[in-house]
Amino acid sequence: MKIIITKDQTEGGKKAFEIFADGIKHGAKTLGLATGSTPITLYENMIASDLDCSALTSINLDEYVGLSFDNPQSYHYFMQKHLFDKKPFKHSYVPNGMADDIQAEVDRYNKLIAENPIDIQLLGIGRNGHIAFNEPGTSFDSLTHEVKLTQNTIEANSRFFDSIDEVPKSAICMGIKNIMASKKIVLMAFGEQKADAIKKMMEGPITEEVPASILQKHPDVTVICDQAAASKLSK
Ligand SMILES: N[C@@H]1[C@@H](O)[C@H](O)[C@@H](COP(=O)(O)O)O[C@@H]1O
Repeated sequence: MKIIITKDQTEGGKKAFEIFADGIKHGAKTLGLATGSTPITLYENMIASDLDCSALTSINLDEYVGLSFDNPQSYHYFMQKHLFDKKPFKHSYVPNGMADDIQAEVDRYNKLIAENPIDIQLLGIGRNGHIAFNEPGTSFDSLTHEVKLTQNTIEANSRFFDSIDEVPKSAICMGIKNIMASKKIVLMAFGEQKADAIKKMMEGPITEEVPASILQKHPDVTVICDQAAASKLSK
């Protein structure tokens, strides 16, 4: 795994943008995108640039079950607001958390990923080492699935909601096998609350108890983090 340590999230966003822009220049057609506070500086750089995304496809990692597209806490809404309204793609896919038949939606999403292999996958990381919503204990062989969120994640994400009771209890999420199939992965992490997860991901054993640790086996991963997130690394 390659690591780039930046001064702060602003500089991290610039570095991530350089990697995405270079990948697109060299033929990347499908981007795997992520939500959360972490990727916002990357999206700001994309919007401010003259990067043309109109021929590209984007596939998002996950979506809460039960939140409509116009709910400000939904990942559909987040992506529209932080990227797609200002930088439209040819096709942008986010799981439909309002689907009547969740299993049919899961199957549709897996087919979509198979038909559009992801060239560059963007990831954040949860404090417990989750990637997307793949919580500790998720099989490394998982494909897109419905996930029951852990109390840890519900609490961490409650900062975006008026109250913790409003945080959905489950999500539709790309599986670890889908993520590992992408050609290139860029994982961003900022702040000391991510330091334990970054250490376990990079230096700990590869275990389903730390979903991000599987990235040690991927041939092309770049981790972009600030000093605080990197502070527990021994090397
Ligand atoms: N499903 C998302 C993840 O994709 C994200 O990486 C994580 C960290 O969020 P943040 O970037 O706000 O710290 O939160 C959520 O659980």
